[in-house]
Amino acid sequence: MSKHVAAKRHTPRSLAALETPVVALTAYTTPMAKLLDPHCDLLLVGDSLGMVVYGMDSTLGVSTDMMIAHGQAVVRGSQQACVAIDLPFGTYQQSPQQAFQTSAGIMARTGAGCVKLEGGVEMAETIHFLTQRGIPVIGHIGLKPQAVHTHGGFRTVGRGDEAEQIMQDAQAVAEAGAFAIVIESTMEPVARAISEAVPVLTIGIGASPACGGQVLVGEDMLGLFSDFTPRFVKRFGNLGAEVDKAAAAYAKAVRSREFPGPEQCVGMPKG
Ligand SMILES: Nc1nc(=O)c2c([nH]1)NC[C@@H]1CN(c3ccc(C(=O)N[C@@H](CCC(=O)O)C(=O)O)cc3)CN21
Ligand SMILES: CC(C)C(=O)C(=O)O
Ligand SMILES: [Mg+2]
Repeated sequence: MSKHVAAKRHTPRSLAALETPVVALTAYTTPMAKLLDPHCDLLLVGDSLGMVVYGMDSTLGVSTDMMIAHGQAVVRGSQQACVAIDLPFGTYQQSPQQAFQTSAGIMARTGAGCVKLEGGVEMAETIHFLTQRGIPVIGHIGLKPQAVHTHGGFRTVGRGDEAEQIMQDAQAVAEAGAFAIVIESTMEPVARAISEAVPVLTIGIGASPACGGQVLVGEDMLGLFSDFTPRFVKRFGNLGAEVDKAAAAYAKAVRSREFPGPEQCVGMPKG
């Protein structure tokens, strides 16, 4: 076989079998997916897109149609990463049947490999229902942004009594059949203990280096988002500053009539 044949796309099964930590980033668009895909095992179309792409102040206003449109864009732009899509707020919590309908629509219309949903013990029955019916599921525990109003803000969880609750959430989600669990904004020892105790892949964001993988919002990692910066974000680039520089150079060139130059014009008499 030619060595130029595209690598096969990661699946939930192949992710769980990786020997090295799972590399995950969010992506929302085709061009960003094309750039990130070669480096990632998992691309997550996160409902954080409501805040990052649409300027909302929480993820609660994100719709299934938005997730499908951006999910299609990311599947088109990727070749080898597994693509996961977040179930939006209000589209899965009511019943296992509601969750199945939403998930099946998202999977069928995007070609994504799995869905992710927020919740612990209370979502175990739903996770079981989905995984028994052909839908691979990633759980999401710790800070659950869709529960921002019950958390009382985007804050680190897992102090004191909360630690035991989050451990129980992890156990319940794993037993229900999730192949992976995102652990967000927890005290480090909690995420470490879960990663050691629970037999499924853990993917941390503000959690622990002991997790089986790590995820960040792509725009946070690239320095393209600055409305807020959680402590768990590390900027591996400063693309916001690059965009500012390029836009300033373009504006200057237009205002001075340096752009467009002869090279950008068709049939302009040479001066
Ligand atoms: N761009 C972006 N990055 C994210 O990681 C992200 C989103 N958007 N939108 C959805 C949720 C919201 N998230 C957030 C948002 C803010 C904090 C934050 O500001 N945390 C503070 C306070 C911690 C505390 O009080 O305990 C911090 O310093 O980390 C954390 C997670 C994570 N998710
Ligand atoms: C940050 C990740 C885990 C997420 O759920 C999102 O981007 O919506
Ligand atoms: Mg999310």
